[in-house]
This record gives sequence, C-alpha cells and structure tokens, in this order.
Amino acid sequence: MELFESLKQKIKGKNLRIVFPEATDERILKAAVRLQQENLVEPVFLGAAEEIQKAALAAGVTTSQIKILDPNNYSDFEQMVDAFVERRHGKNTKEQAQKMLRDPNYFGTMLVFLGQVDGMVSGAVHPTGDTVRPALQIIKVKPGLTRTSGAFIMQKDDQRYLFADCAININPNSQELAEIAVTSAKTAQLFDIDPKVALLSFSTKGSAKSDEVTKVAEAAKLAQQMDPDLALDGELQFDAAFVPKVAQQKAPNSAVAGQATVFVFPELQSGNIGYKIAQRFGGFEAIGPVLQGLNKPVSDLSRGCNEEDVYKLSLITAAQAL
Ligand SMILES: CC(C)(COP(=O)(O)OP(=O)(O)OC[C@H]1O[C@@H](n2cnc3c(N)ncnc32)[C@H](O)[C@@H]1OP(=O)(O)O)[C@@H](O)C(=O)NCCC(=O)NCCS
Ligand SMILES: CC(=O)OP(=O)(O)O
Repeated sequence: MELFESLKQKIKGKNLRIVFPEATDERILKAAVRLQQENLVEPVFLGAAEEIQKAALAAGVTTSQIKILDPNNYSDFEQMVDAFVERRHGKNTKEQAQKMLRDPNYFGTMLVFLGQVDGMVSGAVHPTGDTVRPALQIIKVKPGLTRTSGAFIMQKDDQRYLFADCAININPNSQELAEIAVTSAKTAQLFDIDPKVALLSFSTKGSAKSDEVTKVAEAAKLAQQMDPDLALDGELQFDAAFVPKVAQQKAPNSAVAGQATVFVFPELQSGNIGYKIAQRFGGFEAIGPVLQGLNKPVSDLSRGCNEEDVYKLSLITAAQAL
C-alpha cells in the first residue's frame, strides 16, 4: 500500500492531537484544516484567536472547529512554568521560563511534554534551530541514545530512500555518526525501506586518505558493532553506494555498495545540500526532516515547504505518537 495511505489507516479516528505553533501561516492553516476534516488529526493552534481567524479568512478556510491556545493568555501558564523549571534541572530560572514559554515553539513543546497534545509540527516560518531547540532541551532523546538527528524520506515513482542527517548535527564525530547510521536504519523500517546503510564520503574503501575519511570509516566500524546484523558499509562515495556497475569497480566485496537505501552523510553541509539537490534537480519528493530518537514526536518543516509537505509531515508525526 502507498506509504501515506497506510499511515492514514493507522491514525484515522484516533483523535491524535498535533499542535501547530505557526497557525497564521497559510500552508499550515490549509493543511491542518484538511487533516481535521478528514478525521486524521485533531489540530491545536497557538496564537491570538483574532489573528488566526483573520489569517484563516484570507486563506479561505474556516477554523471554527479547531482549538486555539494563546501562550499570552493561558490559564495554566504558571503551572507550565513550574513544570518547565523542574524539567530543566536548574538550567533555567523561573524568570527565564516565563519569557521562554511565551515563544510558541517552547509553549507547544511543553504541551507535548505534558501529554496535552501528542506531537508538534513547526518550522514553516522558524529556522530549524529555533524549532528544535525546545525539543532537545525538554523532550530529550530516548534512553540509550545521545543525539537527535533529522532524516528525509526521498521518494520518486517507486523509489524510496532515506537520507540523514540533513538537519541537526553540524559536525558529528565518529561515535555520533555511528549512532545516526543505526538510528536511521530503524527509521527506514518504519517507512517500509529495507535498510542497506551507506556511510558516505568522497572516498571509497581507502581510495583517499584524510581525517574526514577516517572519521567515516571509523563510524562504519562502530555502527556495525552497535548492530552486527545491519547491512552497512563505509566509507563509500555516492556512486559506489548507488550504482551497481560503479560498485563492482570500486567496492566489489561490499554487501551494500550498489544497492544502498539509507544514505548517511558525513556532516550537515553535505547532508542538507545533498537532499535539496535530489529534491530540486532530481525531482524527488523530500519528506521531513523526521526527527529521530526523541522521546515524543516533534517535527521541523523546511521553510520552503508547501501545504502538501505540512500535511504529510503531520501524518508522520501523528503516526510516531502511536
Ligand atoms: C540543533 C542546534 C540548534 C542545537 O544547537 P544549540 O541550541 O546551540 O545547542 P546547545 O549545545 O546549546 O544545546 C542545547 C541543548 O540541546 C541539547 N542538544 C544539542 N544538540 C543535540 C542533539 N543533536 N541531540 C540531542 N540533544 C542535543 C544539548 O544537550 C542541550 O541540552 P541542555 O540544555 O539540556 O543541556 C544546532 O546544532 C544547530 O543549529 N544545528 C543546525 C540546524 C540547522 O540549521 N539545520 C539546517 C536546516 S534543517
Ligand atoms: C530542513 C531545512 O533545510 O530547513 P530550512 O529550509 O527551513 O532551513
């Protein structure tokens, strides 16, 4: 079954609540109203009701069925402040919390943390740092993990791949890169991708020597130790990872080269540039970034997203909450 049809079947009628902190954005409004009308998600909007209604009118949608919470006028605000201060274990004072929680991304993330909603979708307007920092500080990573990372599902016709990390870790060390590789394989399975993980580089199996290449080769070894059964190889150039004929020449003994489905980039510059090239030149649909490893689902859109991207990432976020 098509990926999103299967996600819809999983979440339909479950009343999963997704908070949208950017509720005056036309793409968010249209996608959220559609999700609500199709009985897939119960949206919660953040902001001043009059402003949201004005934006809805301009977008040609009606939001009368959607719950709106205003961080500047919220009856349980002081309780939320106390819960935040407790969660931050002395890293933020009450005064800081009172300011921070007026920010819709902090407020929305606290709603997720407190279980008042099931997930959050933001980032159509805010840059990634501002969208995900509250989640890193409040929601935190699952036990056994140290890093959150951002994966994209890349789809075109019958091709589906996973790219990571394209969103969060600017220059992961080999241990962090290994963790990203193993976590990405798990995420791939959620989206019916059989994980064959390539750790990418500008070198294939020692064809070039540099500290950057050594980092990737070491990460591949560490990742294999973390999950000995995982089909994984590195370091590999993209052509060796993807094109069978090139794989025969550059990495003939690899079980992954030429047939990789999960592509792990060595650092964020290449990861973020790489997914955008595949999307904009290659015509792949890029769904994400799906944040991996968090205790509860928070998703960050690209500011270049359209209504359909918001709709689909919201389906994924709701499914992650199940
Ligand atoms: C994600 C990012 C904003 C975090 O940066 P930061 O806020 O300066 O991070 P800090 O080091 O101050 O850490 C803030 C908190 O987040 C946690 N954290 C930081 N990076 C993390 C990660 N990858 N995984 C899990 N937790 C992380 C820290 O442990 C810290 O927690 P604490 O406050 O409880 O101690 C930063 O790495 C970044 O800007 N990445 C690139 C984002 C981007 O522009 N992507 C391209 C577009 S998608
Ligand atoms: C994922 C991403 O690149 O986000 P943005 O385009 O908002 O920077």
